[in-house]
Amino acid sequence: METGRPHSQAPQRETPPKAVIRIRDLHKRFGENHVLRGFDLTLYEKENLVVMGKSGSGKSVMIKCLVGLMEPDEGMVEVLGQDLATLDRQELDRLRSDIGFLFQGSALYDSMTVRENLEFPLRRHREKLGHFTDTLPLVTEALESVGLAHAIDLMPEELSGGMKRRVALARALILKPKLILYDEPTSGLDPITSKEIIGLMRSIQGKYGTASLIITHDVDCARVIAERILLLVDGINYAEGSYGELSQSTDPKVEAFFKK
Ligand SMILES: Nc1ncnc2c1ncn2[C@@H]1O[C@H](COP(=O)(O)OP(=O)(O)OP(=O)(O)O)[C@@H](O)[C@H]1O
Repeated sequence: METGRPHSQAPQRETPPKAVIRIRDLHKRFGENHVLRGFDLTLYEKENLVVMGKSGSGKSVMIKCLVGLMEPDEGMVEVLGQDLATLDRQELDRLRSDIGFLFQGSALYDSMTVRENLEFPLRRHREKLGHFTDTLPLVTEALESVGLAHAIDLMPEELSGGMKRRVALARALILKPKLILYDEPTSGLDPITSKEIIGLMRSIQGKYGTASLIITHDVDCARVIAERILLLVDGINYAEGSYGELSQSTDPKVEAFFKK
């Protein structure tokens, strides 16, 4: 484990893995509130990286900077090899089609069926479909990946919280993204349903080889899914390591995350 200002470390592999996300020296202030103070992060291909931080520590601000919804005051953000600061709106939109999002609370459109919810990103990023005009096989494949093919014609109100989260997960992966961003993927779910969602996140990584950046307060989720955990404290990447390394730390700021 490293604390203070560690350099990002690649997991042990034979060939050096490619970075999917590189954030360097990221700063973001809101008036006097200096939220990010030189934050660094690297996510490698096919890796599951968990970012943990106290409420208000700047995790959502970091994600917004990462997808171009917020402009950093300083620093570099590179996603899938592209420096966000150099992209125009169209290029940014194209880049977003390679990113799956699973945000808090599932965020399904209530007036649309499950099928229509899944077709939404397909219509928005039509260019990714190529000659494919029939969306049904893609919708069916995505729903099968989360075990919900039978729910294709249901409305969101007919789904349980866990089912809604699965549909949101299917929607996140329908464009076969290279990267999925998860913001609190298990929030509001009971422990058993949380476990199911975490299991699906793992199987999706195995099936599609997707890299995942996961923001969570859920220590159990981090333990099961993370190859590496990064702790955001006081605006910087304060510590990073495996669950085993960090959970045994005697640094009080690190210990605070793992106390039950
Ligand atoms: N648009 C904004 N304008 C002003 N302040 C903001 C804005 N967005 C975020 N902040 C501030 O930035 C800080 C970090 O917010 P952020 O939402 O990133 O926290 P978080 O780590 O995601 O918290 P949580 O775990 O509760 O979701 C907070 O102090 C928040 O008030």
